[in-house]
Amino acid sequence: MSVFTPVTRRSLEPFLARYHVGSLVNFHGISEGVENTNYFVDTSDGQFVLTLFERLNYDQLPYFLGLMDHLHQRGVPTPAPRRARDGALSQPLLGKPAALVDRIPGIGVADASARQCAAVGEALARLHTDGQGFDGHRPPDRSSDWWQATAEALRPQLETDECELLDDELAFQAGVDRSHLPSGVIHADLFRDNALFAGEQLSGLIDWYYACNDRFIYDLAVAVNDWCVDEHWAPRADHWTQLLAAYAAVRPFTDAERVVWSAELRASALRFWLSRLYDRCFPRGGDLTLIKDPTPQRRRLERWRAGEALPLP
Ligand SMILES: Nc1ncnc2c1ncn2[C@@H]1O[C@H](COP(=O)(O)OP(=O)(O)OP(=O)(O)O)[C@@H](O)[C@H]1O
Ligand SMILES: N[C@@H](CCO)C(=O)O
Repeated sequence: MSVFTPVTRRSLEPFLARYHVGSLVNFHGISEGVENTNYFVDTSDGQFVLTLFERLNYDQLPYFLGLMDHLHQRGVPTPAPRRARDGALSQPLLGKPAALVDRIPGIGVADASARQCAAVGEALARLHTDGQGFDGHRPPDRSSDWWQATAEALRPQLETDECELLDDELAFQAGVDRSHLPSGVIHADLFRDNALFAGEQLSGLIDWYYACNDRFIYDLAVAVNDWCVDEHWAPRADHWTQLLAAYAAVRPFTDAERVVWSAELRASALRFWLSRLYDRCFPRGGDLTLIKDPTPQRRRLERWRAGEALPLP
């Protein structure tokens, strides 16, 4: 469970009074998540999720919360962020920036069905197309510069075989031409725990705090890397095909995207392998914090390096 900043009733009540959400009934910390402190909050007017941003500052929030607002208004399944009485989408709480969004129904799916994959593919493509009208801009914070800096910090802590794999992959990635790829707003972290389903119905995409302007095909690779592999991290053909087909029905792929597809899958596995290694080697404090295992991302990377990825349709 990740509660880095414990919230008390005494601190929460004056915070909620700044919104039109009624009075506090109940609240409790949320067990999933590794980035921020999250609480479910029930009030006399509804059910909400409170997020205290542990690493983001006030200047960064308008992009994420404004984007959620933009997408929600266009029917892309996303929770609506609430505005405080002063019109702002965030307010301070316990010295951290915090936001209140509507709690959406449903649960994350550990074992997604092929139909659920199709729903995710369609929603991702709609994010990419409907996000075009959003006027915010944010560079990626997990780009190749971050890969290099993180690799440097990690090297003294890694085994020899890990260092060799890392260095070889970084060298490969440095040679990939990404200059002609369609780009715009992306989610950048669309794992299974960041989509909630009520049955086969996708109720919403959550956790927008890595969203940025970057390559659409990379965003798709992040999703496929998580949604469309089996327990040995090999491609699941039905999931893979359905997610990509549903995506392409909304936004067809370009030739340049087909060329880089396998490299983008590798980039995605590399990014999450690195961040999980980093969290393992340099854990953050917190009441109860969850550290995700880096090994499954390494295994995916090895599979994509071995040419086991399925092509784009
Ligand atoms: N709007 C929402 N409606 C319902 N449940 C939500 C909502 N937002 C978050 N949750 C719940 O809170 C959990 C943690 O949220 P989230 O994934 O955003 O955590 P995080 O620590 O901010 O991010 P990360 O997944 O990157 O670690 C989710 O798995 C989900 O169960
Ligand atoms: N989705 C990420 C955690 C948050 O970025 C992972 O599974 O490593």
